[in-house]
Amino acid sequence: MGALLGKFGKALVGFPGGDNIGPRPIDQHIKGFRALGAIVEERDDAVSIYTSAAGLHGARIFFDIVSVGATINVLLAAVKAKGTTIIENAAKEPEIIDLATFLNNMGAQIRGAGTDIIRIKGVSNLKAQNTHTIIPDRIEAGTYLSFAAANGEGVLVKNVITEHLEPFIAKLIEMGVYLEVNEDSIYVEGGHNLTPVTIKTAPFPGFATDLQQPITPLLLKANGCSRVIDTLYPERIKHIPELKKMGVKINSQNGVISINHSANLIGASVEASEIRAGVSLLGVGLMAKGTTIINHADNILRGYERIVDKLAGLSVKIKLVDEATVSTDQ
Ligand SMILES: CC(=O)N[C@H]1[C@@H](OP(=O)(O)OP(=O)(O)OC[C@H]2O[C@@H](n3ccc(=O)[nH]c3=O)[C@H](O)[C@@H]2O)O[C@H](CO)[C@@H](O)[C@@H]1O
Ligand SMILES: C=C(OP(=O)(O)O)C(=O)O
Repeated sequence: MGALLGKFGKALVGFPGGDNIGPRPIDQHIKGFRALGAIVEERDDAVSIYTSAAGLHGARIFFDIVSVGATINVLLAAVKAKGTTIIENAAKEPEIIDLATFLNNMGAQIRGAGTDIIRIKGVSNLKAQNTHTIIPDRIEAGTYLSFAAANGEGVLVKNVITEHLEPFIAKLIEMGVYLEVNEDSIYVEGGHNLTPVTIKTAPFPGFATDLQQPITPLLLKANGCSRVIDTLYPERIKHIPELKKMGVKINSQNGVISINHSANLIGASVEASEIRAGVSLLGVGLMAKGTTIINHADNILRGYERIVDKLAGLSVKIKLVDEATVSTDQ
């Protein structure tokens, strides 16, 4: 919405879809657009947003909640607004710094990205001037580290900005996983005698909500009960009923997911209802006896480029049955 508003002055956008991980309010996005002078009308299933003839103007915006989406949306609109915008209580995720770098290379004037106060001096034009290489996907890297620590025999995950994974690496170390953290890669060995841990998700630099499901296969190996509290998306638990079909001892009660040591896992036919739930099923499928069939695997494939090839390269018996089904056979 922010990009369309900044570029065209108007947009009609269907209510945010994205993965079904519980309620995904956009009140902070709308508050930000309104502060910049946009008119926002909520319809039944869409948001209509437009500017008056005067266009967007700079504003001081304090977000009540730290939101990645709202920070990015307002940033995209404010780069072309008249005057200066100050975002307070901004999200600090590495992807926000990357976006600011990309926009600044096109002539935007953004300062403070990566801190909780971002200042944006509006410019009239943005022009592509340089090639921009986007940062490596820290969630993808964390997922492979979890799978490798749970089940691997020494795996090197390359192209990692290790600083972006600090809270995740800290948990692996707390569990007793052996890791070698290099400048831009991490070597991990399959873990034994692992300690259970408690994980609480939080905005960066906290433990990412997107990694609480992918770390589940590893938590099954710990000697005892681990706990996960997803403070950002407490209803992000669609993996639980599917994992139970595979023999995983996992439950959720009062916002706390309990994951017990689970051995004797068995392959099953399961549903990937969203990306990270789906990938956690895949991780457990690698540890389960027999065949696991993952339906709706397109939910996984949209965010894990060539995952089937990458795992097959590690001697995993895995195949894409059709564009929405993956099977693994151990
Ligand atoms: C801080 C954080 O970990 N953000 C994650 C979040 O970003 P995403 O942008 O989806 O979520 P936000 O960072 O915006 O949301 C953080 C929290 O704020 C709430 N909220 C958000 C916007 C709003 O207008 N009102 C409101 O109440 C959300 O319900 C949530 O509890 O999910 C993405 C997809 O899984 C991840 O890639 C992001 O890393
Ligand atoms: C929930 C996710 O993505 P989206 O915000 O696109 O739904 C995710 O990447 O884990």
